[in-house]
Amino acid sequence: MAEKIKVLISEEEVDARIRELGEKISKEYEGKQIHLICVLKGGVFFMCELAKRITVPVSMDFMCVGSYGDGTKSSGVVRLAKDLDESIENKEVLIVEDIIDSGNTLYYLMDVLRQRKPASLRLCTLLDKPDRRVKDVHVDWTGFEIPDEFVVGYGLDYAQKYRNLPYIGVVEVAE
Ligand SMILES: O=P(O)(O)OC[C@H]1O[C@H](OP(=O)(O)OP(=O)(O)O)[C@H](O)[C@@H]1O
Ligand SMILES: Nc1nc2[nH]cnc2c(=O)[nH]1
Repeated sequence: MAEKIKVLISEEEVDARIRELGEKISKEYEGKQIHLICVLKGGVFFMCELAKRITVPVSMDFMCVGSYGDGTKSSGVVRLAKDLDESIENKEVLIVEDIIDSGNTLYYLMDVLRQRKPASLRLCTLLDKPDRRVKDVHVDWTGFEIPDEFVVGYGLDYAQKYRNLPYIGVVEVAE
C-alpha cells in the first residue's frame, strides 16, 4: 500500500500565519518575558518558527506527552514522558502545541501546569480540529481551524513519519 500526501495548507500559508501570530503575541506581552513551553514531539517545528517571530524576550522549556502511539485515534490516556526542567512559578507561560484535536492532551496539561502557579497560562496552537473535541480547552491563539482529517507535517506524524514535511498534508492510502 502506497501513501500519498495531499497538501492541505501550503508552506507559504503556514509561514505567513506564523509571522502574524508572532506579531500578535509580541504585542500582547509587550514589556514582559514569555516562557514558552513546547509540547514534544509534535510542537517542536512550530515552536522554533514562532519563537523566531516573537520580539519580546523569551525563555523556553520542553515537555513530552502523548496519547496516540502510532495510531490515528487518541487512547484517551495522556502519558507524561518528560517533565519540564524548570519551575514555572510566577512566569508568563505560553504553551505551544501543534494541534488540538480531542482536547485530551491539553486538558491534562493545563491542569498540571495551573497547579504550579504561573503568573499567567495561555495556549497557542498551530492547528485546531474543533469537530472532534471531547474536552473543553480554552485556546488563546490558533493558526488554522481544520476539518476532521488526520493531518501530517510541520511536526505531526503518522507512525513517526512525515514530521519533517514543511507543509500540512493529509495522508491518502492508495491500494
Ligand atoms: O487533542 P488531542 O486529541 O489530545 O491531540 C493532540 C495531541 O496529539 C499529538 O500528540 P501525540 O500524542 O501524537 O504525540 P507526539 O506529539 O509525540 O506525536 C499532538 O502533538 C498533540 O499533543
Ligand atoms: N499526526 C497527527 N497527530 C494528531 N494528534 C491529534 N490529531 C492529530 C492529527 O490529525 N494528526
